[in-house]
Amino acid sequence: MAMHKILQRGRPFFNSPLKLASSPSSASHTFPSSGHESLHVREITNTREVRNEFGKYHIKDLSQCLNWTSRPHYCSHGYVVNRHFASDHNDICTKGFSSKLLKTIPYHVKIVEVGARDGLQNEKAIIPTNIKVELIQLLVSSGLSVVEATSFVSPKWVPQLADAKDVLAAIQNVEGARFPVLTPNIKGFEAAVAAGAKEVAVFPAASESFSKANLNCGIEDNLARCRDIASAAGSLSIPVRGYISCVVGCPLEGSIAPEKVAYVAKSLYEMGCAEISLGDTIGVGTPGTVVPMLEAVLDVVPTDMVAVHFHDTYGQALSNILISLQMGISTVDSSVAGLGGCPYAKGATGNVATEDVVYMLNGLGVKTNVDLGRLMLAGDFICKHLGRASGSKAATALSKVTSHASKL
Ligand SMILES: CC(C)(COP(=O)([O-])OP(=O)([O-])OC[C@H]1O[C@@H](n2cnc3c(N)ncnc32)[C@H](O)[C@@H]1OP(=O)([O-])[O-])[C@@H](O)C(=O)NCCC(=O)NCCSC(=O)C[C@@](C)(O)CC(=O)[O-]
Repeated sequence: MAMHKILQRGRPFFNSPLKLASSPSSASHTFPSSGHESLHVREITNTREVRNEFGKYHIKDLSQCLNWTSRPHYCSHGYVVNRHFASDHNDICTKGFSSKLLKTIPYHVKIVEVGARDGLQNEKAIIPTNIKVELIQLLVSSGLSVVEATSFVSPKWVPQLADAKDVLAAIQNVEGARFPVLTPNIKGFEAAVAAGAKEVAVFPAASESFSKANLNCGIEDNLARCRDIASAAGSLSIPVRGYISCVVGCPLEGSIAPEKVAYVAKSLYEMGCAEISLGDTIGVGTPGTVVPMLEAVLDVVPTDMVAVHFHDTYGQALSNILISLQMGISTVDSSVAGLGGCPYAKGATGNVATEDVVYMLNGLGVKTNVDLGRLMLAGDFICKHLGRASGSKAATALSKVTSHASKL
């Protein structure tokens, strides 16, 4: 589909003003505003929300999580200028999204958190099961509704995830999110189902060489495995996500033609995958290569079934996500603290950090239902365990603000 057609598509619901949630017990105050907006602060149980008609800010939650004293200030436009909420400033700027460049951006974006799988599969050290489980719980408590939990792959190839069964058993009672797992073949699928998986993902590549390196078989043979899984999953009403690796570049073959990606995407669509995630496995894509690839895929797969999965090796992930949103895509994969890489793609750094994605989406006024402060707690938890700094720029900046808060 041509880019201009995509840009002409409507953006349902976006222009409807957000309704203030009504709660009889909630106290509502209007803060003085020197601009044309009025801001409402409401106490709802433990959460204090500051809202204007375009968005909301969970002040108390965030400040509690980060040990901040909440001191919102209002600038001449009447919005919060407290540094802690910097990403929300743009809610005002995107008012109604009358700009051609922004109006095709979806009103709500689903984030698929892949840190516990894509992130931890690439760690040198084996992370203890209880740490993985706690990470997953923290991620869920931040509001993430899809948290990829692990992979049922060969422990010889990916020993980091050899405890897949135990991880899944430990999160059986965690509510509030879905926990898909990767399954490369029927053996993995059967093990996943026996362990309680309710959603699975297959993961062909668009590159023949990468497919052989990653899965020990070529694209066609692997698609046949995927079909077996899709068919078995269909009979159990288990949704299947289809990942495609190397959608713009391959560590072994270089550039990958958009038609190759579209071919694999169409195959996944036809075998019944519920969602197709396009992975820039080594993070080489730029909007210049991502747009033609997406155009080719969106010609054969409905937009609402497509997700994007960017690694940030060359620092291009957020720009690639933004252009994908502008093309109507509303599902984005990311990894807390930017954990990740790929054991079969040397030099690939982590996935785009979930905190950075949430920060950008907050700034665009796009709903995610993810609480950035709680998400940062999850990032902090796993980074402390790994003994290294977060790969998220937003989390790093916000943490510095916190540690200097007394001097502000
Ligand atoms: C694909 C296979 C399984 C084929 O593995 P294989 O070596 O071709 O299979 P095999 O049939 O020859 O089996 C070898 C051994 O593995 C066992 N085996 C076979 N299957 C399983 C299984 N499901 N679970 C557990 N064990 C399994 C099998 O039983 C056998 O054990 P042995 O007899 O030697 O003791 C193997 O190559 C493998 O596990 N590869 C790992 C692939 C992987 O996890 N890659 C990383 C994820 S992909 C990714 O990160 C990209 C993505 C999705 O994030 C998108 C992006 O970033 O762009």
